[in-house]
Amino acid sequence: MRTSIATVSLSGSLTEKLTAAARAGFDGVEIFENDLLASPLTPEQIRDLCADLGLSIDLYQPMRDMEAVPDDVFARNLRRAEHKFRLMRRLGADTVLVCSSVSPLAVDDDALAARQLRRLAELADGSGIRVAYEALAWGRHVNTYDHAARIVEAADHPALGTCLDSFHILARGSDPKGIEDIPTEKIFFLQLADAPLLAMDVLQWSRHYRCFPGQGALDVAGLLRHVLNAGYTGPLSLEVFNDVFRQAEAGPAAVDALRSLITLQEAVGVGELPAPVVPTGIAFAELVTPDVEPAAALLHALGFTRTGRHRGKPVDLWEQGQARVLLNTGPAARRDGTVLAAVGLETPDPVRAARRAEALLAPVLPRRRATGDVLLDAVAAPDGTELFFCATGRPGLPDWKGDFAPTGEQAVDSDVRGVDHLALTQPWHQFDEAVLFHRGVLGLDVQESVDVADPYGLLRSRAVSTPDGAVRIALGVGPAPGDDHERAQHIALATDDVVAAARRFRAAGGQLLAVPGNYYDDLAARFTFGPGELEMYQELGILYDRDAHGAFRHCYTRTLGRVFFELVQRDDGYRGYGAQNAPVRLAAQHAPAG
Ligand SMILES: O=C(O)c1ccc(O)c(O)c1
Ligand SMILES: [Mg+2]
Repeated sequence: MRTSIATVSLSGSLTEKLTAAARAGFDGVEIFENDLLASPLTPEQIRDLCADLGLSIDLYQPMRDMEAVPDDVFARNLRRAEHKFRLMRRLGADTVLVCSSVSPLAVDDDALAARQLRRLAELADGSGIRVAYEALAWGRHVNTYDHAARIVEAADHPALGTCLDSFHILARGSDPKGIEDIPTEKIFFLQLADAPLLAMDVLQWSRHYRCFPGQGALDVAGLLRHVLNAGYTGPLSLEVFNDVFRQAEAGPAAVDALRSLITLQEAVGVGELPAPVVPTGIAFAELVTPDVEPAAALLHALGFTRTGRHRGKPVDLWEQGQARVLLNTGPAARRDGTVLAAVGLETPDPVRAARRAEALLAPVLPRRRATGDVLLDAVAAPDGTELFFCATGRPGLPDWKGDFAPTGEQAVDSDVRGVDHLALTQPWHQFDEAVLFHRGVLGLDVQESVDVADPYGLLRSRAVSTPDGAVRIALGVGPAPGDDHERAQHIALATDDVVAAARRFRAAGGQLLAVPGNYYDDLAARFTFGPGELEMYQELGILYDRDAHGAFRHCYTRTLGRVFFELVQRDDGYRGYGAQNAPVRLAAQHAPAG
C-alpha cells in the first residue's frame, strides 16, 4: 500500500523533514500547518520540492474548531476555510483534515454539525478539495470515530468523509470492529500511531507519547485489519507526536518509521517480506579495543583461551565452552576506547536473514571485508552495532571461523558454558527504534520495559529474546547524554556454578565489583539462605534474585572502557535478568575503584 508520514512526526525544518521522508522511501506526506507557516518556502516551492522528491501531498492539516458553532462564528470559519483552500490549491493538496471541535463555543448538536460540515464540503468541492473529519479523543462533543462517521453520513456530501486515527480510536478503548460498518467511500484517510499504555490525560498522552506502530502497546494491526475489511485502499499514514522524535535526527527516524509500516503490513498479510529467520544462539561478541593487554588479561582471568588469529586483520578469537569473544585492535580501535562493536548471531539461514533485514531497511554491510575473507552476511543495527548472521561449523555454509588461523592453544573446559545474554545500551533517542528493529528484523519476542534507578538518572531496559532463551539481549537506554557508565555494554557469561567461576576469576587476578553490605542485609530479610551462603556471596560480590521459576546468581567484572562482563548462574528456568539488583550494581559501578 502507499505509505505516508505527517511532517509533525519528524525533526527539523520542513525541507529537512521532506528530504528525510523521501530518502527513507515514503510515497507521500501530510503537511502540518505549523511546518508550512514556519517555512521560508512559498507553497509553490513546497509543491515543487515534494514533486522533485517524488512525494505526493496526501493531506493538509489540521483545520480546527469548525463545526457546531453559532452562525456568526461559522461565517468567520468559512472565510478562514476559503483562505486555506486557496493555499491548498497553490500547494497541490486535495484533502484537508478537520478535527472535531474543542471550542467552548461548540454546541452538542449533531444536526447543526452535519449542516455546517456539509456547507464546508460544498465550499471545498468548488476548489476540488475533500474534507476528512476526524474525532479527536478529547473533542468537546464529538470524540469517537463512530460519532464522527454518523455526522458525516448525515451531512451526506461526496466531498465530506472521515479520517480514522488509530490513536484516538484505541486510546479511548472504542471497539474498532465498527469501522467495517462505515461505507468504503466515506473513509477518506487513515492515520496510524501506537502508544505505550500510560494512565494519563489523553491529550497529553497523544501529544507527547505517540510512537510508531509496533513500538507501543495498542493493537494497531487489529485496527488496520478492520479498515482494510471496510475496503480502504488509501495511504497508510503515520502521525506521531513524540517529544523524543522531535529531537532525534530526521533521517534515521524516517527509516524507523517506514520500517514500522513495513512490519505492520506484514502483520496484516499485505506486502512481501522474507519470513523472519529467528537466531538460535550467539556465535560471538566482538570487542574493539585500543589497548589489547587489559582486555586480554580480563578474558584470560575469565577462563578464555586465545584459540585463533584472524588471517588478515589484528583480531583474536578467544573461546571457552560455547562463549566466543573476538578482540579487535584494528584501526576502528583508535576511536572509541573499548566497545562492543559486533555480534554474531547463529542463524538457520544467513542469506535469508540478511534479505529480510535489507527489506526492513537495515544497512547491509559488505559481505567480504578483504580478499580471502569468508563471505559473511551482516547488517548494522540502529546504534551501529554490526550484526553478523552466522553458521558456525555447519557444513556447506560459509563459516566465520574460517577467517581465523588456529593458535594451537586449545580452549579448556572451565566454568563458563556460553553467553547467557548481551546488554546493549542504545543512544537515548533510539530506544523504541532498537526494540522494533530487534523484533521486526530478528524475529525476537519483546518483554515489558522496566525502569532502573541509577544514582545519576533513570535507565530503561527492555529484553528481547527467543522463546527458548537461546538468544537474550537486554536493550537499555540511559539519561541523555550518558557518561561511560550509563552507556556501558556488557556480556553475560552463563555458568552452572557462579561461586566457582567467581573464585577462579579472582584467583587468576580478576577484580569483581564490590557490593555494599546493606544489600546483603536486605537479601537476608527477603530470602532464606543456608549457613554461610550469604557471607560467601558478600565476599565475592554475588547478587541474588528469584522469580516464580528459579534462582539467579550473578556478579560483575570491573568495566573496561564501555564494556564489562557478568557471570550468571540461572537455575530452574529463572526468566529475568536480575533487574531488581541493577540499581545496586549501577551505584557500585559509579563508586571509585578500591
Ligand atoms: O493533537 C492535535 O491537536 C491533533 C491534531 C491533528 C490530528 O490529526 C490529531 O490526531 C491530533
Ligand atoms: Mg490525527
